Amino acid sequence: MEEHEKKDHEHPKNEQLENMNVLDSTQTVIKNALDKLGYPEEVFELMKEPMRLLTVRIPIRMDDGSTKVFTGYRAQHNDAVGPTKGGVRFHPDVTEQEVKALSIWMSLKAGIVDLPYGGGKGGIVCDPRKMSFHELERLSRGYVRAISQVVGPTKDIPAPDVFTNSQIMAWMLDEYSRIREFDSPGFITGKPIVLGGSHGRESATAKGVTICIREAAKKKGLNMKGARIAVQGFGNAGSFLAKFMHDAGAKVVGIADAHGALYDADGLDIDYLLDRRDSFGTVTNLFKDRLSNQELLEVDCDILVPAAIENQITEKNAENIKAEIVVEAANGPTTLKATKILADRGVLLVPDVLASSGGVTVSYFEWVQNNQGYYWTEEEVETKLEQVMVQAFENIYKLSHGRRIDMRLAAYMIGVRKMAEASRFRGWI
Ligand SMILES: NC(=O)C1=CN([C@@H]2O[C@H](COP(=O)(O)OP(=O)(O)OC[C@H]3O[C@@H](n4cnc5c(N)ncnc54)[C@H](O)[C@@H]3O)[C@@H](O)[C@H]2O)C=CC1
Ligand SMILES: O=C(O)CCC(=O)C(=O)O
Repeated sequence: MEEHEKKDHEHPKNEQLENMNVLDSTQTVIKNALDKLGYPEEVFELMKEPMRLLTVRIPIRMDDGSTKVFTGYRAQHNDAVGPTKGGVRFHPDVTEQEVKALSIWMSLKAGIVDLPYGGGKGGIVCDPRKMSFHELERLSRGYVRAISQVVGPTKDIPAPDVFTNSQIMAWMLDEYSRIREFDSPGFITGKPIVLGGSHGRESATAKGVTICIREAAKKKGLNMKGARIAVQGFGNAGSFLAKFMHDAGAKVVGIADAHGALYDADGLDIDYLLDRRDSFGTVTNLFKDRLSNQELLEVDCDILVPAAIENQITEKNAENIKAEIVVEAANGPTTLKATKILADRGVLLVPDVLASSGGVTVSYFEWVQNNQGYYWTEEEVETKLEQVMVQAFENIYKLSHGRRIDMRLAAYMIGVRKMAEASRFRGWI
């Protein structure tokens, strides 16, 4: 009895903790979206998990002569529409649940920007910041050898994500082409231009986010000139975004990386910070006067852009967010409870599956160029990206207003529809 009472006393405390499992959260919204669209339960059964998940163990010879075995994943959510597509993440916190959720988000993005793909995603549990250039090359090649049976230009097409870049894509392409014994540029996107990469891919995610910020600001009647913006994450997505905002006349008052945050109400010197940042998007460690990552989210600003990792805006800090517009450049930065708190407070939240879809859109352009063997100018890429993003934003905003639902649910409703229809035509459901 005493034992029981003790547990009961402890339990409510745990129950109060918000569920941070990104797979659970995305499944909840998918269920809601499918219910609103009137799809039967079996569609949810099909979509709630990836159709395929490969777990691999990759032995790598380290520079000191020892062998280390890394765990990697590749999840393929749904290939009813076409081959699966999505990035590969190198990060110590990669988990099976995270990779699964990331692959589902890729399916939704493909639906939102209307690409002929399903979603896929990969990850390796590792810390590339602590590995040498040659160890990283061996790991990248080892990963491709381990997953080569399930990927390919018409099966599943990887790309960059957190702590991976065009050099890693180049090693992966080279390894795949060696295995297949022919050059296969369409196997992977986010490549260096000289290996068949597309103009505009490196900055595409940030370009797409910039377009979403501009459209959201119009809806809120906010002038971009002088608008105050804070960006959490100073890597591929966050640093290009800070630069674009700065060049557009906005005032970037705060930036953050994994080590902390910098804040200046008069605006930071973005060009200087870009010059000093390292290849992993780290710069704040060079400064003594730092805020924490969490403090950055609550600074006085008009627009907040989480552009780093998951579960940053939660029920604990959502009430304290000062921004009137939150645009999710990162995948999964806001929990479901926080989404509701922000919506109730009238904050316009542009969800990840819309805001960050510029990256995969230009990856698609890269793949099309590889398949045609005919390459486009940067202007062509940008014009096409602009059209796609504006249309996607408008579709979701209209649905959200028309149905009086938040932008995340509206985005999921649009994101799941094509995949559900394609699965139905194929006779899967
Ligand atoms: N690179 C791309 O094309 C796309 C990226 N995304 C998403 O954008 C987000 C950022 O990705 P990238 O900029 O590509 O990665 P990146 O590797 O270029 O930069 C990551 C940034 O996040 C920071 N960071 C890492 N761990 C952190 C932690 N525990 N707390 C706070 N900050 C941390 C790093 O210091 C760095 O500034 C991710 O959620 C990614 O999935 C979404 C769509 C496409
Ligand atoms: O460019 C791509 O294919 C995938 C980008 C990605 O991983 C993402 O949008 O999260």
